[in-house]
Amino acid sequence: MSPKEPLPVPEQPAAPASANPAASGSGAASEPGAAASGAAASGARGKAGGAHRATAWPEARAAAARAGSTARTGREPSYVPLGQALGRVLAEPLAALTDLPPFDTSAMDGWAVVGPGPWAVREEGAVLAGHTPAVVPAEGEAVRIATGARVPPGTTAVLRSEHSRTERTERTESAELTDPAELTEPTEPSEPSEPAEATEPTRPTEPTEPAGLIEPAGPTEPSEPSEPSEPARPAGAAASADRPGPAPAADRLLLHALREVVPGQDIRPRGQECSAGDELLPEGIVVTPAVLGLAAAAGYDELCVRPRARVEILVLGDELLSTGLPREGLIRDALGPMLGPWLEALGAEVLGTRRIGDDAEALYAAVTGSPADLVVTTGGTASGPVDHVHQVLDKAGATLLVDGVKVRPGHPMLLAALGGRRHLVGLPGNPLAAVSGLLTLAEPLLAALTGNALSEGRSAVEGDVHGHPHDTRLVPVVRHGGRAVPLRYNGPAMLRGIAAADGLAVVPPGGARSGQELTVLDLPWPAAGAVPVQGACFT
Ligand SMILES: Nc1nc2c(c(=O)[nH]1)N[C@H]1C(S)=C(S)[C@@H](COP(=O)(O)OP(=O)(O)OC[C@H]3O[C@@H](n4cnc5c(N)ncnc54)[C@H](O)[C@@H]3O)O[C@H]1N2
Ligand code: MOO
Repeated sequence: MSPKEPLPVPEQPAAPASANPAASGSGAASEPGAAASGAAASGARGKAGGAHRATAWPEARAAAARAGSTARTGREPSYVPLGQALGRVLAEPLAALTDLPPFDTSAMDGWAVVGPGPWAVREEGAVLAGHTPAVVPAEGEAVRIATGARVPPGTTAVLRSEHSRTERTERTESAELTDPAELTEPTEPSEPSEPAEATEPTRPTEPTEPAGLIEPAGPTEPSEPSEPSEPARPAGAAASADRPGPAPAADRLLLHALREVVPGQDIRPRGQECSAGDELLPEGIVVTPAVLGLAAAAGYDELCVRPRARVEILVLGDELLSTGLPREGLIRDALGPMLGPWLEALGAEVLGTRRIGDDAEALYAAVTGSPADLVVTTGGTASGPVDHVHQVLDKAGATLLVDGVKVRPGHPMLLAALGGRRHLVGLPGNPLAAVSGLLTLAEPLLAALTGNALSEGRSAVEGDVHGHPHDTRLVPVVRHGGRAVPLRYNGPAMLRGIAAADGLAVVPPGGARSGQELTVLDLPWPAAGAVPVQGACFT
């Protein structure tokens, strides 16, 4: 570091008007949720993380959540196009704007049939997805239909192409032609479809006549299993496997079923998934890619979402490099590249990440001039010669809500109200300590501000975990075999453990025994998939 002249620090504890949450008329936000520690006055601070005022870890999180709830008041939802809604939180329930499906739909490529077979094929057209049915078959007739097409009125079932056989007929009596066993070769095994239809192995049917206007029925590939949830619809007259039907007209195509045909089969009836007005999802759900798809299917162009928290990141420290290898006492900035994406993964809108150095004046200007709901600083929280965060907050008239937390790593972390519903979280400079501060203070604040739920679970821990005698420990873990396995390289200055982790285990003061259930704070992304290496490393 190259120390710069710090701002003048008051000799005496700062006047209550600027530093004490109990003060009135200070211009600083008055927070009902001041930390249980008594929200130490910034001007009266002693050593960083001094035990006399550090807040217990659970209470620090609760204080951060209260700060977020307070700041949430008056924030109005807005409508955004679907393409901008990913990661946002629904501000109102997602109610279907249409029936789904919006019309009776064919679930398979095949034939729309009316009544029992065999059926005379209407060869003048096919019913295609996206088109109004041009051919409406009558009783005893069939027409080709594509998956997703609107079924013609009166259709009693859809017969899959692989479950059908066609033949070109002469003028003759239908009874002579209606036994498929006499006319059809045993077919290749196909994939099982509906349970009742899976017993007979079949293979694609050869046409009995040279190709006519219509493609011969029958698949070139095994069929997929049918959707077991497609209910048969008791509509119209029951269709069945081949039975004597109407006498086919001369030189017409006759369609036979190779399986029993159940009324309503492979028709997705209108409203099967939902009716217009049904609540598909409640308010407060995070918009995922699947939610976007559902919203589009249900007729939405825009979604009503809660406002995102706007965050600005200020990275302190003259010793930091943005590129290249560490040299001459300088190290790479590990927090600038990490925190923006991390906060975005938590749903925040990151206005920017700025390098401030160890310049108290620049820090004061950045903090007081920031338009963000939450300013996140890194470094400078302790009592070193260039650790300016406390004095800048004091000068800015901020109210310290949490000033040090009984947690390792990260105990110098802090939370301050800047006024005007704005807050600042000061993360310690050691990189894993900064992660600890992010999950302890920033995440609960942001969750409460935007109405998101915190993501955490419980897992039995694999092996004994060393604890701090008085403070909570946060230990990177990976879930493996149903257990939380602590990772090595979990020292305050290390990111090697957390980079392979999928959570941080909350180890109570005194430590944890193997098999003990611990709270695990989830990281906002899937596990990195690294092989866990058990063991500890304290540095
Ligand atoms: N007298 C005391 N000294 C310290 C205490 C204490 O209780 N009494 N606590 C220690 C602990 S624990 C921590 S954590 C740090 C917190 O210090 P600061 O928040 O003031 O952070 P800095 O001094 O600026 O930096 C600490 C450390 O982290 C490195 N750093 C900073 N920023 C970055 C970054 N963006 N990327 C990578 N590394 C970074 C910095 O170079 C230092 O090595 O205070 C202890 N001291
Ligand atoms: O609290 Mo410090 O976080 O041990 O590095």
